[in-house]
Amino acid sequence: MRPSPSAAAHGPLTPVNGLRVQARRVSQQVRGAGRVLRDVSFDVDPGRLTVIAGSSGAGKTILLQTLAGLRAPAAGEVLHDGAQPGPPGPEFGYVPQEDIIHRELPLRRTLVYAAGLRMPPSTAAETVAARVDRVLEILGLSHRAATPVRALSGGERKRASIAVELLTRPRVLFLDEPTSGLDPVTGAALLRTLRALADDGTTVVLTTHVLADLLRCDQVVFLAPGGEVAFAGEPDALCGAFGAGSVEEVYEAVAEGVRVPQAAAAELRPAGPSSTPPPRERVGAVRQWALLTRRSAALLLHNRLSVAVLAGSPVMIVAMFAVLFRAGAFDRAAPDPGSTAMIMFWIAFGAFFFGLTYGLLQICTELPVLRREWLAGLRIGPYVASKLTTMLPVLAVADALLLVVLRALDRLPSAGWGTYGSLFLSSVLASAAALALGLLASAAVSEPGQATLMLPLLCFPQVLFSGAFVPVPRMTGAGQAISWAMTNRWAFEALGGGVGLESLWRGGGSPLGPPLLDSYGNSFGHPASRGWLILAVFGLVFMAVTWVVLVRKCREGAVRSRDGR
Ligand SMILES: Nc1ncnc2c1ncn2[C@@H]1O[C@H](COP(=O)(O)OP(=O)(O)OP(=O)(O)O)[C@@H](O)[C@H]1O
Repeated sequence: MRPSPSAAAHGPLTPVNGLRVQARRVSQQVRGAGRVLRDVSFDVDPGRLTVIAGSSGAGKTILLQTLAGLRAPAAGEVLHDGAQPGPPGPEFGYVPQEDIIHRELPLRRTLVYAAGLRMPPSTAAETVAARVDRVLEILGLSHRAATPVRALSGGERKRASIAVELLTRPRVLFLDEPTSGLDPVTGAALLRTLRALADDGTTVVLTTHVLADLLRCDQVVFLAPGGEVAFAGEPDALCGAFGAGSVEEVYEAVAEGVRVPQAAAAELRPAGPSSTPPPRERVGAVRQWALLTRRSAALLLHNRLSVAVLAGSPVMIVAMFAVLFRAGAFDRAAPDPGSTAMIMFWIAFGAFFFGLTYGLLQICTELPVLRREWLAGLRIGPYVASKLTTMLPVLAVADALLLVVLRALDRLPSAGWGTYGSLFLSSVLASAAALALGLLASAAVSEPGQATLMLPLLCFPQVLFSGAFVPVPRMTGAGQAISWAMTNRWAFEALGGGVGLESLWRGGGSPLGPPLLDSYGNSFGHPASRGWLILAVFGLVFMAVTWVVLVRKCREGAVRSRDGR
């Protein structure tokens, strides 16, 4: 028989001191929908299981987010332990409706990474492993530990999402429709698990459409259409309060406008501070960065599509070079100046393209996971840095292979380590700047489909304004100004300078060299180090803006403020 979630069967988790949540005359506005909550007041005592029910669109999710402190109320106030909601962290769990767990890795491994990001840094590896196994057992997922998350059923994935939050034993857990889509037996078992958590101290608040959930909690808050509270009290009193014979009839009565008068906000328990345990130890930035880098690398290797793109694009570009250009273009006695410029351009563009494509899908595909981990204490700085440290070595290998193969095919000149070191550094910095640009675009878009559309938008200007097809001195003033912002221009010039195009065109045995030099002007007359510096600055600026965009996205709508993230 398939195991189902059960806490009672396995004994309690470590007891915690639950959070007291209070809503005082809370109203809420949503842009495009107007007022969605009206004058909502009720208390959620520590260690109690509260269910928010009501018809579809009544405002349950908005109320849950407002109670969690993720949305500032338009009027009234929400209090956590008698004070304004503080910074989120491992004591705080929020499980939204959508899937917010990476799908590529096996479930157990996914949870081990999640635990590393949430549990105190001093936690021993065996303790982490034991906690993960315990949570898997509690949620009836032990038999699925080795299964990739993408292969779990919808209900199992929902439980896996909840499992992530149980790793740290939060003081409060907010869940948006955790039982929707589950069969009645699994749903009831999940509710028993939440009940056991509440019995051990955690304050649990969830929204639901499942009638049976209403009867299994300590408190029901029933929202009427328009977002006012139609009833708040014990489940046993629900039907009687409406003179109804069943919960279905309560829904009908509420839709017809029946309301059970509530205690006035002032009559509710005064909002005094309660005993708040000291904040738990947080995982440091360096440890977060190391963990995230390991996880990013593992996710990359488990995703067949990304492995195919990583390995396939350099191979494809080398093959195109071999077919497009003749060998010996750099032969000093009889060079082909036009081809040498184009070879330099396409190396620059290849490095740019690798970096951009690797970066574009990195963040937008996991934004919900990032938002949730930010709530659990993840810093954005280590997250962005981990993307760079995971991808840059791969890009460096691709760039090096490109140069080695082109040299072996005689598409590049016979030259010393100095020249090839310069070409390699120019390529890697071009890739790094493009990777940072890809990460920025990936952070800025709202879904992966938009990131794909960004690819041509970002590539076209980099080709047109690179100075390779229309040399910079031949461009209009506006064109020259735009070319300044193109990393590809600086990579092209650094590569051309590094390989010595100017001297080849001036002193080589081709009559086409000097006129070409006139067209390109001083493009290749600067040391390659100038291009490296500009590319590095571009990379740092793109990374910094990515950080700003992600911090804003994570804070979006949240009343909490976390400086330094
Ligand atoms: N981002 C948004 N933009 C515009 N309107 C919104 C947004 N989010 C929610 N709303 C509106 O606010 C109201 C309350 O939405 P909410 O999601 O809280 O309802 P709900 O009771 O949770 O519904 P359901 O049970 O269907 O999930 C609805 O009218 C909804 O259309």
